[in-house]
This record gives sequence, structure tokens and C-alpha cells, in this order.
Amino acid sequence: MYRRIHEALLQNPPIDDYDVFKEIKFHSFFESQQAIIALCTYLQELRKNIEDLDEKQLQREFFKLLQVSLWGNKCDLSISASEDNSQKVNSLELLDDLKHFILVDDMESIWSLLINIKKRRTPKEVTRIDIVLDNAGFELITDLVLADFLLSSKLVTEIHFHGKCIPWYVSDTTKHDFNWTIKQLQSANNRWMSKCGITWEGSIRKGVMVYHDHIFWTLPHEFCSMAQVATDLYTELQKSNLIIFKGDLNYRKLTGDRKWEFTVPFHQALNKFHPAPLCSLRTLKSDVQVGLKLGQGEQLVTSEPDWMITGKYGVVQFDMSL
Ligand SMILES: O=P(O)(O)OC[C@@]1(O)O[C@H](CO)[C@@H](O)[C@@H]1O
Repeated sequence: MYRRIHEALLQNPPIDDYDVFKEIKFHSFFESQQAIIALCTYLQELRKNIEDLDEKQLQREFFKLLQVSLWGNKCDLSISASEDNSQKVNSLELLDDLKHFILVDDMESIWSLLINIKKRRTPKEVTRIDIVLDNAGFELITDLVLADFLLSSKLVTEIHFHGKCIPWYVSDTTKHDFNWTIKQLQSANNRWMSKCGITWEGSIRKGVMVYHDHIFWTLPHEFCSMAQVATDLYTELQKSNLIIFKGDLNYRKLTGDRKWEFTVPFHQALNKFHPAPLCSLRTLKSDVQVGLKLGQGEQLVTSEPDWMITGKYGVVQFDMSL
């Protein structure tokens, strides 16, 4: 459907590059203003003392911002039929209450990977994280905040973002959305928002934040076929130390959108898709889920029949092995 909409526009210059979802994406960004201010303020405060944080404190902040990015995935305009799906409250204050809804929590393993790389890194070496983006609006801000933290804490030295070439699933991030968001922040009437915008613009100019798009992300293929059908993208991702896949649709494509048993290991469902260590930050909005403990899924089926489709539950699911 999204391809059809795009095709119809392509055939009708001068509106051939018009994004029909632009207005609602903008609306969602402006409606999330207070939550964005809270997050930008928190980040800027954190940056002031980041050099003084010990390993435990750094880990705590990493877990916080990883969870903020996870729950940012609730803000998806395709699931809400484009009704208001912005973030109204400070998401940092919700984390404790939401913790219980994380069904798979591999945050410790992700932390071990990153901190060990940092400890072993020589001064000239690059540590690279790739974030395969999902929704523009509040979710994108949470991803940028996480990226900024990873860079300013020196856990990593480069962040590569991957977005969509065409408007997709209503609110998915395109290059235009990415650049527009950073410009909006820069010119915002709030010093912390604008500081974030200016910093991120600078990071892009210096090449420590890089934006990519590739047609593969809007093709119907499951990710295990990437090495064959998009060899260039697979090769690019192999340069990464960790790939973060945001959102439900990416999860469906990671796991081939099959009716897996809930207890099937994530590694098995990836079906040999291993360009680099990877993780999924996803709130559940469709009926595929792997890597659960024995009985965990069945219990949820009984107690909450729609647990897989409401975005109430989330996973931070990691696969290290190549
Ligand atoms: O990828 P996202 O933004 O988390 O979710 C996308 C989504 O809303 O669109 C698809 C519709 O079938 C579902 O997989 C999912 O619910």
C-alpha cells in the first residue's frame, strides 16, 4: 500500500516528492514537545558530568536511555490509525513502572559487549553502532538521545542511522524527517532542545553521526535474505560493533514473521542473519515473539489475550553469536 501511494505521487509531478504523512508526523513531534524538553534537559545535565561517572553509574544511565528508546516505540502512527500517538509525559519517570512489561531483558549482555570494547579500544580504533530506525517524532528523539549518550560517554565513536527511502508505515523516518527533526530542535525556543539540535548537526558534519538509506528496508524481504539481495547493505552492517533494530516491523522481518513457538531462541529465528552482534528494541504490536521462558507466553495468552498487539509489552533482545 505504501509503495502504491508513493508510485501514484511519482507519476504526478510537481508533487512527486510529496510525503502525504508529513503533516501528521509534524503534529506528533509538536504534540510531544514537553516530553522532548524533559529528555533534552536530562541529556544536557548528564553530559556535564559524564566524564566523572564511574562504570556502575554509566551502566545505570545506559540502561535508562536504552529503555527510553524502547518505550519510544509505542509512538507509532500506523498502529493508532494516525490518531494522536505522541508522548505527553516525561518518559524517564515512567521507567520503573514499565520495567515489569519487559518480557526479555538482555540489557546486561549489551552493556558487557560495549564496556569491554571500550576497555580494549586503542586511541585510533573505531567503535560503531548502527541504529535501524523506526518512527519519526518522539521515537526518533529517543534514538538520537541514546546515540548522543553513547558518543559522549565514549562507549562508541560513531553512530550510523538507517532510515527509509520512501514514506513508509505512516511514521517511519525518512531522510527528510531526520534532517527536519534536527533543524526543529536547533531553532526551538528552549535552550536544551536547541543545544541538542546544534550538537547533533555538528556530529553529522564531523561524520560521527551518519545517516544512510537503502531500498532494502522498504522491500518485502525478511532480513535473512539481505546477504543475497542487498549485499552492499549487509557488507556495510558487518562494519558495526552492534546493530540496534527499532520497532515491531523490523522484529517481524528479523524473525521472518513466522508462527514460532514462544520458546524458540532468538538466534534460531534469525535464520543465519548475523552481520554483527544485534539487538531488537521493540514493543509488541504483532503476533510473533520468540525467546520467552517456558510457559511465559501461554500465561499471557490466558491472562491478556491481546498482549501481542497493544504495544504494552516490550523486549530488549540480543544476539551475539556469528
Ligand atoms: O514498526 P513499528 O512502528 O513498531 O510498528 C509497525 C506496525 O504498527 O505496523 C505493522 C502493521 O502490520 C505492525 O507490525 C506494527 O504494529
